Amino acid sequence: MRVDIANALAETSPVGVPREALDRLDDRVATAHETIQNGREEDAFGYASLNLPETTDPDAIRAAVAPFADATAVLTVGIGGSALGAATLATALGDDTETYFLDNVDPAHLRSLLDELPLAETAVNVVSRSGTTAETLANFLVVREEMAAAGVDWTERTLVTTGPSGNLRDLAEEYDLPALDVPTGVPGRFSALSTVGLAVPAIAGVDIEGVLAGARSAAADMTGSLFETPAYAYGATLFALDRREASVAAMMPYAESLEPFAEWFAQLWAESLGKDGLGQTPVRALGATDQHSQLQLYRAGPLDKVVTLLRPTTGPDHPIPNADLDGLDYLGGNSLRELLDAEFEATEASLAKSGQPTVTVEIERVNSESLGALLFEMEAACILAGELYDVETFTQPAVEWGKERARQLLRGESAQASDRLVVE
Ligand SMILES: O=P(O)(O)OC[C@H]1O[C@](O)(CO)[C@@H](O)[C@@H]1O
Repeated sequence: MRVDIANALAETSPVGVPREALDRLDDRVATAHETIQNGREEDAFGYASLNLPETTDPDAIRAAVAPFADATAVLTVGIGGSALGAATLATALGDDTETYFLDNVDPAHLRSLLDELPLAETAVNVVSRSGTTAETLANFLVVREEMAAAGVDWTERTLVTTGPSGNLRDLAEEYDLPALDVPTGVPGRFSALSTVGLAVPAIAGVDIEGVLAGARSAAADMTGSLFETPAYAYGATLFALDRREASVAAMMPYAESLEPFAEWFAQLWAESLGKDGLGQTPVRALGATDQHSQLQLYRAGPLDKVVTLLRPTTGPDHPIPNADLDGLDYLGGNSLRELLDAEFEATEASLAKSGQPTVTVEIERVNSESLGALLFEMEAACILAGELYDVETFTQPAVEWGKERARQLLRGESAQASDRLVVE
């Protein structure tokens, strides 16, 4: 990725980072880089994520998904990191295989999805690192029952991706289901470049070898300086801006196919850095669409944000027909990509003019190599930011309380009723 941080500096924004502060921060980046490299060498928990471009075996993934090559639809049953990486790659790069991601427990949605799915030609990838996530297991129990009721042998159409133990591993062993192992030492949100994120894209015709190759080339270019390593420029700049009130990090890709990437980024940034009262609130936006919904706030609201404008610099295009309508002469003869690029550059300039910090991220095009590199670099950016915040980047202890409360409620164990102030 190519990262431009000029509009995040104090020269452009009243809440921007002074250049000398960035120079000082680069000393800390060098130290953090050492920690990260040592963590990679030791394959330490979390840091091992950055070794996936080398350690993930695409042949093993292809062998595991081979029985599902005839699938016309693929249903991923998984949530959070067990769905978002695969959704990012399959949505942006997949062929005409229909890919569906069941990452919520909404009965109405599940009903309409099951009514739509050609169950006999559907491959199901049930994914859970812990193997115990309630939403994933509940959804899978419903899906398998639905397949059985339709006379489809679900054991012939299910691939499991999970850890060494847990309900899902037990199920895989009991029914002798094909199973892929989640990589050890890799938290879910950092597992896009592993069995977790690559199995479904492999079924959907994605060049997973190209994805890993792109990530490897990004890994090879990392040095201990933010002025040389795009990932570190991104992570350090967002950290430095958060120190200056930019507590909201909006991710705004200018490509429909990259919308799931913004969702993936939101989990990565929130769940990794939201600790000890720290962390930036990620916001998912889409360019040019959200220019017509969010931009008013981004321009005229509080200077509490950094907006990442992300675009592929090349890609498919379509001419805009000439229209003999007054005032539309500026459209005819141009193309949709030229319009999108103009919108991108105009938004970048308009935010700079209003003093709202932005970072511009460009990839050459939406293809396997570029997306593999982008995922890897955003993970490295997040890990660096975690070092600078000095937080536990790779755990997410705060999510457990709610899970336990939900289990208590389902078991009928009376929960402490909280006082309410209901108006209806
Ligand atoms: O893969 P699992 O264990 O089902 O977890 C799914 C997601 O839930 C979380 O544990 C949060 O509850 C995420 O960290 C993870 O990506």
